[in-house]
Amino acid sequence: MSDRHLPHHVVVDIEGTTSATGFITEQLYPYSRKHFARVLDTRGDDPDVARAAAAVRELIGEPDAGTERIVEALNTWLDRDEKATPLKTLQGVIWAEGFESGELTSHFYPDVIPVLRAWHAAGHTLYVYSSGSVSAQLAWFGHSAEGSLLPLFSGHFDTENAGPKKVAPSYQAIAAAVGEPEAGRFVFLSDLVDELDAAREAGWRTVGVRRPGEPYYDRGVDGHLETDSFARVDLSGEQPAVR
Ligand SMILES: CSCCC(=O)C(=O)COP(=O)(O)O
Ligand SMILES: [Mg+2]
Repeated sequence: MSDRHLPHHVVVDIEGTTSATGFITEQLYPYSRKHFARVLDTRGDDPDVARAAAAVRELIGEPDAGTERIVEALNTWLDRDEKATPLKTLQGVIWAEGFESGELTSHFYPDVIPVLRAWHAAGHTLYVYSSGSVSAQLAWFGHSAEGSLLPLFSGHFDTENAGPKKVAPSYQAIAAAVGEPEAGRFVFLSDLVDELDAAREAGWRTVGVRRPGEPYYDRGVDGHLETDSFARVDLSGEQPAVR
């Protein structure tokens, strides 16, 4: 990295960006579906579970909804891959159990881990911003095939602590939480153009990650830098570049 430039704050999305959507929908989603009812019935004292159950009842407008009705709502969102915050909160609780027990492992595209390590070693600070809850992120990055990647990261953001991913104020909230007044020092990598647009509106630099086979591949990332691999992203200058 050139001495003339301050390091970047690199913020990565997960699904479609660091990791294959297919892996998440085929391995993790069925696992959560299998465990919703048990976790709601047996871990109701866990603040995450209690908060998620209350949020589902509020979202469906049924203050007295029991487990069966809550699970029905969760499964409907899951079927549509709707990133409802209480769904993501409960999935985080359930996946944390699965990663802890060894039933689940995470997936990263082959270019991702070496590049994250290199960026960290070069002095850039790394963050995650995903619809996946912070507890899901900790479990995911904590259990890669190459061991825990958590020491690489300086913070984790989701739709609860930052807000929805398609609006600029969420990116401003992350910048405030990081304590960085210069928006141009943030580089956001995502597969979804709406998220990239929102980050750019907040003054961030953006890199669209288009990996063949991913659901948003055909939508493209018009107006943003574009790459099919983290290995092509050069952070050595004041602005990111794709080589
Ligand atoms: C292991 S994190 C869970 C991934 C997930 O459930 C999700 O919705 C990710 O969406 P993203 O915002 O990372 O595209
Ligand atoms: Mg994504």
